[in-house]
Amino acid sequence: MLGLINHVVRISARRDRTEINSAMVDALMDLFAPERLTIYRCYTGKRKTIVFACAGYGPQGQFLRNAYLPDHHFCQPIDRDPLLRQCRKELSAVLDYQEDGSHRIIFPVLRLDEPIYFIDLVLSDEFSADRRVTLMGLIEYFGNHIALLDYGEADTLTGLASRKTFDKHLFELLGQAASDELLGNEHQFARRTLAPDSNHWLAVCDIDHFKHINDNFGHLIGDEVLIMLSQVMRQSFRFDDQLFRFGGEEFIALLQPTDRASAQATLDRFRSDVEKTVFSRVGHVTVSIGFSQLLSCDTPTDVIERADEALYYAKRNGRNQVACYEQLITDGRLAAREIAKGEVELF
Ligand SMILES: Nc1nc2c(ncn2[C@@H]2O[C@H](COP(=O)(O)OP(=O)(O)OP(=O)(O)O)[C@@H](O)[C@H]2O)c(=O)[nH]1
Repeated sequence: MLGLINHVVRISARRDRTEINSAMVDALMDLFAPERLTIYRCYTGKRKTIVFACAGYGPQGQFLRNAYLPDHHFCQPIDRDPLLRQCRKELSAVLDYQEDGSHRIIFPVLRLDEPIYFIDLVLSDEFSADRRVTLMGLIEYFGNHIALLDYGEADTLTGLASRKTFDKHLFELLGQAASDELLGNEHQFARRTLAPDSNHWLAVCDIDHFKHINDNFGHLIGDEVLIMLSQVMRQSFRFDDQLFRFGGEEFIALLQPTDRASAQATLDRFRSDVEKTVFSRVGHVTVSIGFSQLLSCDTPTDVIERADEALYYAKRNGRNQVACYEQLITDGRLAAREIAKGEVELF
């Protein structure tokens, strides 16, 4: 009992998904000594559900990955694993006896009847009812703690990540961009089968003439538009792109590494998805988008300012369009900005 309480105290002290996963792996290893253990984050998409093995214990020992930046090497469609698929379908614990006498048991962690995590354990011996109840209690506690964390990090209106968490996520991405740079594009290419000129991108999306919507229909309907827009956003972007409500009618998307043309196509698809959506009382709404490449030397302000410049260009030139900062510079439609270190950015 004391062991369990100590682990619960350690989990409760963490305020970051990766750290919570780490403390949860320690607890499960210590209390239940599984042969194998995987904590999966689950991303339910429009077409398929993806699971990301973000922490656990396997033949190579304990492993821990950044829970906010799913690494494609360790992501897979849930359908590839029949027991995970069954757990997703039944939304309750599932059990499978293995040929070697061990058994595999998977518990879903649910939010509003959707799985957000799966805890997958292979255990060598039969589980007493007591231990099973302890395990289920610990997993329920884990789910509640994650829910509390998410509640603190989410924008209350739209449920997207809030402005508050943006800097932390951006610094993590900048760190990843810097390490990709250090290891070279060759590594990046091998790791994720990307085009050699792939980069992270930051896009600022702003609803066009939102003031008219508020003025003509009232703030409540304006809020409804913001909620619907966030839903379109979730459907339109990939599971591993990070989405934020930055404030007011401004949203930010941090795109996983891709080349400029693909980033432009992704953002154009979102712009077009918004244009096609009927926003209940308001009808059709459009967005303007500016985007820029994340540089490893950037501060959050640097990259936002570049994306903002592209956004204002899109606004000045007719709205309902996507503008790339680097492209505007190349085309001579914007002047290159001085960056913090006094160097002029070169493209
Ligand atoms: N309903 C609602 N309105 C908000 C919220 N936050 C900001 N706004 C409103 O969003 C409007 C933004 O207006 P502007 O910045 O003038 O821009 P715009 O009318 O969208 O025009 P362009 O961006 O130039 O296309 C203001 O009227 C704000 O009051 C919110 O949480 N809910």
